[in-house]
Amino acid sequence: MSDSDWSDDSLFMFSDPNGCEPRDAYSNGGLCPIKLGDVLGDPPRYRIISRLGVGSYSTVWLACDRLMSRTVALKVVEAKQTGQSKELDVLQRLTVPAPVPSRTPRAIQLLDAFETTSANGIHQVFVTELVVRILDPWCISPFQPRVTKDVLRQTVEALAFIHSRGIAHGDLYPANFGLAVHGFDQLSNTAICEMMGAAEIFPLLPHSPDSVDPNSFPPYVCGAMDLGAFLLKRFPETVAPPLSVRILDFGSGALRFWQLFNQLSLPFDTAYVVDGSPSPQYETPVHYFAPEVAFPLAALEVDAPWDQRSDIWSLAITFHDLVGAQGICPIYPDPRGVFAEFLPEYMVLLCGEVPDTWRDYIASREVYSDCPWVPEHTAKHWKQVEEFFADLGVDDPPGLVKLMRRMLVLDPAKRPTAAELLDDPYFVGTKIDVPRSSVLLRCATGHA
Ligand SMILES: Nc1ncnc2c1ncn2[C@@H]1O[C@H](COP(=O)(O)OP(=O)(O)OP(=O)(O)O)[C@@H](O)[C@H]1O
Repeated sequence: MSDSDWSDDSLFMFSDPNGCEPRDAYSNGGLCPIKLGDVLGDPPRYRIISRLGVGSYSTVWLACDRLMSRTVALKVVEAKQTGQSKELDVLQRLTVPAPVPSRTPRAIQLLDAFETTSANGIHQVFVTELVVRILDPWCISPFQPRVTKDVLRQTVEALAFIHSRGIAHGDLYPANFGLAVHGFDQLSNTAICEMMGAAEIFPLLPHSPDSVDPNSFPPYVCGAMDLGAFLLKRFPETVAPPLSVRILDFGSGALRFWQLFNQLSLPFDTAYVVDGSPSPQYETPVHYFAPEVAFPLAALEVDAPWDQRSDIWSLAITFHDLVGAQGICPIYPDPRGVFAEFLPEYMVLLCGEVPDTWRDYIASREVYSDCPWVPEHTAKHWKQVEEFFADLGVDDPPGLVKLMRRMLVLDPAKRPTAAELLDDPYFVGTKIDVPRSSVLLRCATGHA
């Protein structure tokens, strides 16, 4: 078969094994070709041990920091993103030099940042602490910690901390909360490799060797390890309670579902510093959309501004998932790209009120002609949620429902701040680790 016989227009002969980067990710402006054992940094310092995952615009690696004798995560961003993203600025704002262990900020800590050059360009590299996701909706992992009242309080602390630094997240959902990994640094990387066993690798063969720069791609792509499952099996003490929450992912969001069909543009950041500049496109999965974004998009098909207050709404929906009761909102994006236009009526159900500006839209929805959402429906809904929480063994179901309802307010101006939520009766008796002075710092919008 000659090269021209390939009907597939990709450069490489491999078919997107799960957890691997898309074909043709290795080209000018694309991903950094990395193989196991490579040492990155200037001077060379971080030895690549295993693949942790692939983001929309990056690969993430488990690496050994040879200088500090610790195990870290290396996020290596594609070249065309370097210099475009605000992720570095945001991570630096959230990094606390030499935090006291009992006062560790609940945002993932940036340990180092540098650039590395490959045949595909210059790549930004972030070195961060290792985390395991509390709950990954797309990954069935045996690591599923029990989310207690204490863990929920820590998620609020995390939000209060980033808000106090002037940052709005914009992509808050369970996968963007992680747990710090403790005490993993004691092991040599040889010991870690031996315990992990051989990595799953997929050879990367160009269809036509002459058309591809041999330095632009690695000899193989790696399957990603399930860090949570690995630690649980081999080093359960590293992920055992007391759990220490980290808020994650201040980087680029993926294009919305329907936009993928229409355009391919540069990625954009979701988290931003709320300083009067326009908010970026809101990118959290639709179930977690705040009303101030959901309604304009559903009814008018326009993007609306958002800020820290939108994170409060998303966090309340996230609570529902974190305690194991997935799916507060039974709505999925339409594969044809239509926005989940049911969201506003579902929000009305959650809150038991219809804002004046929503009335025409809500009245136009078929479902309302038969079944208007009235406060009784709302009360019934929350009663069911409470019972569901009780069945799941959640701490203090009525208290959690009260807290969520306090956060799920349609008017963002009436929502409590994250700092105020720390005083909620639900959290009485749990320990507050975040220095109050930093939580109460007012950010640029006046929303702490
Ligand atoms: N600090 C870390 N410790 C352990 N694993 C990590 C760490 N950071 C990222 N990962 C793993 O790498 C994967 C990719 O992470 P990354 O932050 O690049 O993208 P993402 O959050 O999955 O998606 P997107 O790029 O669309 O925001 C994650 O799903 C996670 O499994």
